[in-house]
Amino acid sequence: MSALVELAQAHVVHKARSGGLFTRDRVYALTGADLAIAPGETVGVVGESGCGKSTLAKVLVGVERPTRGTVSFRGRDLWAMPPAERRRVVGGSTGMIFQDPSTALNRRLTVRQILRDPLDVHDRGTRAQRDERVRELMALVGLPRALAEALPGQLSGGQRQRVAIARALALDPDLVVADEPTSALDVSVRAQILNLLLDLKERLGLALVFVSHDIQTVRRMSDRVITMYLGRIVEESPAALVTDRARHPYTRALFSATPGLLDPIDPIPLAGPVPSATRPPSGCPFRTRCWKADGLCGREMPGFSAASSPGHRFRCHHPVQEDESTRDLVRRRAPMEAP
Ligand SMILES: Nc1ncnc2c1ncn2[C@@H]1O[C@H](COP(=O)(O)OP(=O)(O)OP(=O)(O)O)[C@@H](O)[C@H]1O
Repeated sequence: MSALVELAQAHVVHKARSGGLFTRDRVYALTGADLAIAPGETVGVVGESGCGKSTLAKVLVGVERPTRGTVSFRGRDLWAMPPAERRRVVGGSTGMIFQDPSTALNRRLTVRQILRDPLDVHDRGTRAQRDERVRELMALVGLPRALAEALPGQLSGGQRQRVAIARALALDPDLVVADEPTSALDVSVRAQILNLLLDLKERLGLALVFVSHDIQTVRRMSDRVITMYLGRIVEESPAALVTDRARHPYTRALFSATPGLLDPIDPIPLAGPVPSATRPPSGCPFRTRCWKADGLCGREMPGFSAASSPGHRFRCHHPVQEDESTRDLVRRRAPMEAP
């Protein structure tokens, strides 16, 4: 099936925030990302804070322009399009849901105005059709009609996130990216919002990219899981295999440390903190914390290798064996030595 959105060697480099106005320091937020999202699939993105998950998400929906590399929508290079066309393509085919609906929604607009806005900007239908679409969107996300004239401040957190989801769906997108969509919500409403997203995805045939720190939820929601480390995609795995059959040592370590997935085991300990994204290590970025690293890892970033299952690939010179469970790995692993 042809890709809905495809990244080819996408890089995002920022000027470092911490280094002052004239700093030459650069943050390598995304490095050499190759990724294709197929229509209707759910792709989860995991990795520690600062590894580039949000940057990847923003590049996928055309909100952030890569410093280098291409983003193609249905085979067409997004950033080679004239700006008006790009806005039409991005606005009409993608939607984004952010972490905190209280800051993502304009506090001065009513729910009806918030949902009308994208329809007005993209000139969709007549006035009557737009009003009807607003009613339809509210019903789709389970918001009572009576809330149409409410301001975001008068809604609960869960209701606000429903408004944000409805807004993301207003133009009938093919792809929705949800960046930590439940982390600002009360635990009691998280499941409702996740179920709503899954239900909408099924009913509308959406492709969904789901970014979260909550690894259990990512695995449950996704068809495929992307692991990121220091700006790089280091593994892509079918969700069913990621917990205990991942090939990249980092994916194994991440999942071993997630309570409730592989209990009872001791998490695989990693040496030291994540290095700075301003000065990523040479070769494989994970090598400074990896118990398998050797000289080759310091010299060369490994390319992607295919695992035996379709859709499973990883970037590692010394991958974990496919038939080695994480429990066995923890038992047999040589004692960790600090690099
Ligand atoms: N506009 C910016 N200017 C400078 N640095 C930035 C900018 N945006 C992101 N970064 C840096 O780029 C790196 C990747 O950031 P990103 O937000 O994509 O990570 P993340 O994995 O989503 O993190 P988190 O899980 O904490 O949200 C981080 O080091 C971050 O500090």
